[in-house]
Amino acid sequence: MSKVPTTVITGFLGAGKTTLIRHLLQNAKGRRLALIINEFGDVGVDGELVKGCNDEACPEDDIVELANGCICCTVADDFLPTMQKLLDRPNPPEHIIIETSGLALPKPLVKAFQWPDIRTRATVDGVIALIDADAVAAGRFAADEVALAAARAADPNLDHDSPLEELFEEQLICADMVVLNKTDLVDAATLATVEAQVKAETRPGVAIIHSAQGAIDPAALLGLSAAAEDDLDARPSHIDGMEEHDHDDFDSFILSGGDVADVDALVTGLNATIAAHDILRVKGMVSVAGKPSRLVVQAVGPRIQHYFDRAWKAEEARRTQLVVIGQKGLDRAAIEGALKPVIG
Ligand SMILES: Nc1nc2c(ncn2[C@@H]2O[C@H](COP(=O)(O)OP(=O)(O)OP(=O)(O)O)[C@@H](O)[C@H]2O)c(=O)[nH]1
Repeated sequence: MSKVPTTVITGFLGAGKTTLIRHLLQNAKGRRLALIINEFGDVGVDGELVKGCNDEACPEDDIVELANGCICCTVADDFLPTMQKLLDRPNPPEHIIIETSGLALPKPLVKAFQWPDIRTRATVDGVIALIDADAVAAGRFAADEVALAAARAADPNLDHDSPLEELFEEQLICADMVVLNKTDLVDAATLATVEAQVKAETRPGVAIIHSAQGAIDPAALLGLSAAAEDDLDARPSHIDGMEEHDHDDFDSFILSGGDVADVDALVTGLNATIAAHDILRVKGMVSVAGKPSRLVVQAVGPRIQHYFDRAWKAEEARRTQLVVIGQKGLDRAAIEGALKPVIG
């Protein structure tokens, strides 16, 4: 029996994973895909954005959302049963795509493919790491030498640099292919610098390709035949040998509201609040007063995007829900206080 190839899409918060997957679905060319989507916050925003994207390639029933936590920490409870259910189907998918949360470590997930019941039926075709070229160029993943020296002085046993730098390294060292995304936001010289920085963190021979809006021919992404689960020793991780790990370097919460009266005021308020609190990611759906469609709001660091994606369905409760993610110590009360006047 041939194994179902599975592609793991990793990459930091907002690197463009969901955007790339939407492109993949829209260009599936008759392949039957299943998607497992994992999110850190407990509102399934990414699932909402891919549902209905291409029902022929991937109907809603073949999209499984694992929200509320990182897939690397819930492998036994959530991921394995989900895979088993997909593989037990009378007509299993031809290819499975897994979008990890932006904070997930890919290695524990790849390791799960060594589980006997999975190993005989599925294989990791490839781990694809997405990189936000603009965020790397802005220094978001670079070590903050001053902060690091202070942290090391307080804790001489500190085994890693900043949490962001650590994730950047973990996701790249595990990759079989790297996609340098958001090339539209940087010039050629900057891109070359970012590429050199990325290359220094990848294993020898790993291809680095460029993209804008994740627009890559699926033929380049799928079919790498890496069998990554057989090759784990070549993918070192700082948690090797550890039984458990957690993500307590990061905080997240949901901002809830009703109808937003003024979208411009919302964007202005978000801009100021993101800068004031160094928020990493905001995403969700907004109910705008008097509008039949829901507004998608996406913020990656200082860049905010918003657009109406589809009409609210009759059975849906119209409401505003935004997931906010930042490093540990996020001042929830202050952020809620600042945004309350604009989120209804
Ligand atoms: N300018 C630009 N924006 C992009 C590109 N790719 C994605 N984006 C935008 O970046 C934001 C985040 O994209 P997503 O695809 O949701 O990123 P993600 O990696 O799935 O995010 P998380 O699941 O929260 O980690 C959205 O506003 C996208 O429209 C790109 O190539 N260029």
